[in-house]
Amino acid sequence: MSRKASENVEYTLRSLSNLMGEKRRRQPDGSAGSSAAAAGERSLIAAESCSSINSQASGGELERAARRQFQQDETPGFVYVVSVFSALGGFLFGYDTGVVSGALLLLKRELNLGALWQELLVSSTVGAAALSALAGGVLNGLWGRRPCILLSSCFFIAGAALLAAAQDKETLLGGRIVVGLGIGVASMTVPVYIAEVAPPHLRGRLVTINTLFITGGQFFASVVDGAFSYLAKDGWRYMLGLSAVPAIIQFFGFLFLPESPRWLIQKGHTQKARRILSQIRGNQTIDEEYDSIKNNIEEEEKEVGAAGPVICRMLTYPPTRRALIVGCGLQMFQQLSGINTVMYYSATILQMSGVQDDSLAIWLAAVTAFTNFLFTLVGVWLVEKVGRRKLTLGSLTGTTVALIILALGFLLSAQVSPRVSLNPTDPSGQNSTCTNYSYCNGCMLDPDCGLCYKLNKSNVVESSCVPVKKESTMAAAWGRCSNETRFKREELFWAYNFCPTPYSWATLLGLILYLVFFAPGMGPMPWTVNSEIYPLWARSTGNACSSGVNWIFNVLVSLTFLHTAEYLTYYGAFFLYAGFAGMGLVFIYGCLPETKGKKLEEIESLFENRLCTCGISDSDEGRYIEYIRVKGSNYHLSDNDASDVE
Ligand SMILES: O[C@H]1[C@H](O)[C@@H](O)[C@H](O)[C@@H](O)[C@H]1O
Repeated sequence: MSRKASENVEYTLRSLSNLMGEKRRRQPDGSAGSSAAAAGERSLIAAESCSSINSQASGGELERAARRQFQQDETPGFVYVVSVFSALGGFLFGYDTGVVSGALLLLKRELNLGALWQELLVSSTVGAAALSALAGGVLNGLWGRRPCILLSSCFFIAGAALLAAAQDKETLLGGRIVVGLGIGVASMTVPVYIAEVAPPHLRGRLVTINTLFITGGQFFASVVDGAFSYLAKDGWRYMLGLSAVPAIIQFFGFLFLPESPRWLIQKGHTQKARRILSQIRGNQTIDEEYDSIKNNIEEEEKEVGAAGPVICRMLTYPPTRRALIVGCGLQMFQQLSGINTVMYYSATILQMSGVQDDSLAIWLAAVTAFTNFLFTLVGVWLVEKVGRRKLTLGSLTGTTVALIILALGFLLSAQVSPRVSLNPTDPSGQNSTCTNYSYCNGCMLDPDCGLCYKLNKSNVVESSCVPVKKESTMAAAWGRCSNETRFKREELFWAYNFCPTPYSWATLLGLILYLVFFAPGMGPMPWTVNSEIYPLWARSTGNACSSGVNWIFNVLVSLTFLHTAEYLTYYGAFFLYAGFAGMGLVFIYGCLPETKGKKLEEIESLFENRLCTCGISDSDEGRYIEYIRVKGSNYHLSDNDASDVE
């Protein structure tokens, strides 16, 4: 049966500067005869317009009306349902990475965990995420996006159950590894899936929602940590087990949600893909989109061939090699700008700003997480307005300045670091390095020591640098500050990892500015851009590699923070992150093209030029060409589509 699509006159307006690019690209090699391009050309009236023409009254009115009509048609609710259910993977990623700091406070007391076990419980998850993100590329290619999302929810459920029921630290470690496997697969699959089901004009916003869910998960985790921190016995079971709830919702939701139509077309399940595409697009005609995806896949296969491992093909084909460098570079600079030292050590940074009380510090850390969440929301709003490139550049510029302010805050604090005035001797007669320090700054940077002091108005008096307790950093190993209740009664203070300082406002200002600038751009854009810059055949592998890079640098930066601070001091560490952020700025200015509004199939052409020439073409951004499609009936089932008629 030959089916002809509706003959109705339809108007669809699209920004097609990119399509022009595609046409221009295909002409020289004579392959312009691809049916989509040809059909597109037949049925399109091109109207080249610059902003000056746009402003003409009547044209402007017509255009606005058509655009309104188009946008209404274009956004069926189903796409939002699909995106939100997938973004639960992002929520779990944020929740499970965020919740552990609060759980550890309780766990280390109840299970008597030393520093090594605490580090293992934190970094095993991130390490497992790095491995499973890399493996996720193969699974995504073989099984598709939907089974991978289902698999990740299974990992989350199993991990949460193991953690909540754990009787010993080994089971806890097992649970954290299982959860990490889920995080890795989810972190690389969800952005790809959302990008593949979203219409181009909403893609950036919908993928960014995933990062909004990540930061939402981190915020929710910090609230849960705060709430259960009062439940000294078994509070951690609730903290770690609660993540099973969104995971179960996601699992059952995804049993009813569809596979990515792009993946289905690639695997030859064209009928099913067509059905799902029209379900996702609601009342839209899907012929053009379907043809364009299908032709693109065929062309890609012709150009790149299908032999050999995908990663080798990606590296030998210049456009995908460049895209991979940009994608991995973005993820690397995201982590090198120090987001997770700010997230994981916010309580310490806040304590440095003068917050003495522990539970206040936990709640203030929740405020930090909320700021991250709130400003990611700003990113969701801005991404389709200003575009990926400007948003990332603006965000990283602000982040660099904020890091410099943070570093200056620490530097000023170090300059006025209080003197150590008392030198008590260890009752057990053991030698400790702590008593060698003459200023609080040195004492604070030594992970084995803390400062015990009194305050006279705001001046530090009667201070001594003494070893910290092995089991808990809340008190000294011996001396005046060794018993928490006693030293609080005697109006003594114990400072571990920080020094009392009058410049706390500078660190606090730096911290807030950091999140305000980082969250809308550098937080979500690496994920969003990666989900769209690779052609379909390379998308899973490209995202697996870039997510793997993100997780590897996450471990590197967060695990080395305390050591970096020990060798370079706190201000040195933050100047170092500012330096990395500055390098990232140069990289992004030169190498990140604008992908806003383009169809996934058109983005490959952005990487055809030499790498890192984007800065030069910035001035072209204001110009665009629009085609108005007047008649759209170009589909015949004869397009070899009967491959999977069911
Ligand atoms: O995009 C996210 C987000 O910014 C999170 O707050 C951070 O913890 C993650 O590492 C990052 O990948």
